[in-house]
Amino acid sequence: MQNINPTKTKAWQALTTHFATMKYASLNELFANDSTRFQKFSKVFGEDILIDYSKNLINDETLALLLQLAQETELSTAINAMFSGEKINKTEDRSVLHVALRNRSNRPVLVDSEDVMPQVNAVLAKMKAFTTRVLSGEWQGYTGKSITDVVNIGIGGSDLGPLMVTEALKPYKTPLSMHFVSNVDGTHIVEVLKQINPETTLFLVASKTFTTQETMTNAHSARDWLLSFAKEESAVAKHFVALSTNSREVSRFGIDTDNMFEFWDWVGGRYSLWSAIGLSIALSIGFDNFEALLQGAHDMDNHFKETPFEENLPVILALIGIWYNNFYGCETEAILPYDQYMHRFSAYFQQGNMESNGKFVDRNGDEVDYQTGPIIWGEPGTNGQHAFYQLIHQGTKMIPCDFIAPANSHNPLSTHHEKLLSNFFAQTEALAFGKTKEQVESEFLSLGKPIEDAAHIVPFKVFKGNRPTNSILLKSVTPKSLGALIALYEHKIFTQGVILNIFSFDQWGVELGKQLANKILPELADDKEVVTHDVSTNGLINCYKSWRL
Ligand SMILES: O=P(O)(O)OC[C@H]1O[C@H](O)[C@H](O)[C@@H](O)[C@@H]1O
Repeated sequence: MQNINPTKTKAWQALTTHFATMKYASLNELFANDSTRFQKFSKVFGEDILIDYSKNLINDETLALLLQLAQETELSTAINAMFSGEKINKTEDRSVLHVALRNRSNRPVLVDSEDVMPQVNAVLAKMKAFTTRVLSGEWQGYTGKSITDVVNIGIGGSDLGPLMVTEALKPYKTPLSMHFVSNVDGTHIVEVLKQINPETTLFLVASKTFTTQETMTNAHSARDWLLSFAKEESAVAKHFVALSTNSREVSRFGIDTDNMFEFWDWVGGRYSLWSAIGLSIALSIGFDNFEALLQGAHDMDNHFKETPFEENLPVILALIGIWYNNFYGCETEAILPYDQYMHRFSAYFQQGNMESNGKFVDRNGDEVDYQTGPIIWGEPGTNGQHAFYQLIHQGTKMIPCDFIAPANSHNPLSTHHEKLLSNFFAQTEALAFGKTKEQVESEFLSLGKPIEDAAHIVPFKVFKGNRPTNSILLKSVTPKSLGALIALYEHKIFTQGVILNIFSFDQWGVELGKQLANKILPELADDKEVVTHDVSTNGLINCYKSWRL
C-alpha cells in the first residue's frame, strides 16, 4: 500500500477546477435539469435500507472525479489489506479486523499466518453459553438468586457502542435491566448503585487494556460495594466478569480468567462492540439478536469488499463527505436520527469518526496541509429542530447532514410516527430548496397584506436552501439493519482515512492529557501550593485546593 498524498493526485487537481464551477451550483437547478436524479443518486441496500444522496451538491462529473480519487489513492488495495489481516495499523503494528468478529461465512482470516476464526467462534460460543445461563436464571449470585441487573463498566469504545446498541434495540429487550457506568465522576456509579441489589447484579468490567483509570476506579468501587454486603471474597466470581484482551490484569483484579471473555489487539476500541465487549448487548437483546446484528454488519462488509466503487455505499458516502470537508471547507457533519431509540447514535460515531480521523500527520509522518476528519455531532430529531436547526437553515456555515429514520416505528402510537416522518421528509426538502424572496412575498400577498407593510420582514424569512443532506430510510430498526448501518459508517470512516492518507486505527491524541493527569493526581494529595506548572494551571489547582472542603 502506498502512502499517497491525495492533493497530489490528478483527480484532486481536477476536483479543484470542478469545484470552481460547482461552488455556484444550485440544488434547485440540479433537480430541475435532471428528472432521473433520485434514481441515479439513491440506492437500496438489501431490501431494507434506502440511501438517498441526491440532495447533495454533486453531479455526474463530481462523482466521477471523486471515484477517480478513490482509484488514485489505491482504496481497493487498502480494503483488501484490511480484510486479509495485513497490519495496516502501522503505528501500533496491528491488524484491523473487526470484520473478522462478524465474519459469518467463516472464511479464514489470517493474522501472522494463523486463522483467527476458531478463536472468534470460541468466544462467541462462550458468550452464548453465558448469556443462556444468565437469562435462564441458572447463573446465580452469592445468595443463590438469579441475575436481574447488569452493569457495564467501561469507557470510550468499551461503553459507547454497547450503550448505543442496547438503547437502539430496546424493543428487543430481555427481562434484564441494563446500566452503564463510564465516567470517573463518582456520581455516575453512585447513582447506578442506588438502583440495584447486590444479590442480583452482574458487573461486566469492559476494558480492552484493563488499565484504563476510569474503568478500574469504577470497577474497584463496585467490588468494594459488593463486598460490603457479601463479606466473602468468593462473591466476586459470581458477580464480576471481564471483557478484555489482558488476562494478566484481569487476574490481578481478582476475576477468574474462566469468567473472562477475550478479544484481541486487532480489535480497535471504537470498533469493539462486535467482540466480547458486546456481551452487554447479547444479555440485553438475547444471543440470537446479537448474531443478527453481526449478520447485518457482515452483509455490509461483503458489499463494501465486493461492490464496484460507483455502487459502493460506504465509498459513495465517504467521497461525498470529502467533497464537503476538503473542497467546500465544511468543518462539521451532523448525524440526525429520527428515532428516539437511536439517541446515542451520533455520540457513538463522534468517537468512531473523530478518534479515527482526527490526525494532523499523514502516513509518512509528515504534517498534512489539507483537512482530515470532520467534527461529528448531532441529536435525535425532532428535538434538534427546536434547538439548533435554525443555524443549519439560515446560518452562515454549511453543515452537511445525515437524516436517518425508520419507515416503521416499534411504537406505532396514533399519528406519532407520521408526524415524526413528515418532519424527516420536510427538513431535507427545506434545506435543499429553501424559500425565495418572491415566495415569501407571495405568501404575504395571499394573506391579503400589502407588500409594503411586509417589506421590512421579508429578508428574515428567506431560506437560501442549497444545504446538502443524505437521507437514510430503514424499513425498521432491527438488529440486522442496525448492524448494517453501523458497518456502513465504519467503512465510510475507513475510506476517508485511506484517501486522506492518515492512520485511522490509532489514537495517540488521547495520551498527553492522561499523562499530565497522572502527574497532577499526586499533587492533589496535600494542601501544599503547586508551582510546577504554567501560571494558569497552578492558579486553577491552587484555587481548587483552597476551596475544597
Ligand atoms: O477499553 P479500554 O482499554 O478501557 O479503553 C477505553 C478507551 O480509552 C482510550 O482513551 C481510547 O481513546 C479509546 O479508544 C478506548 O475505547
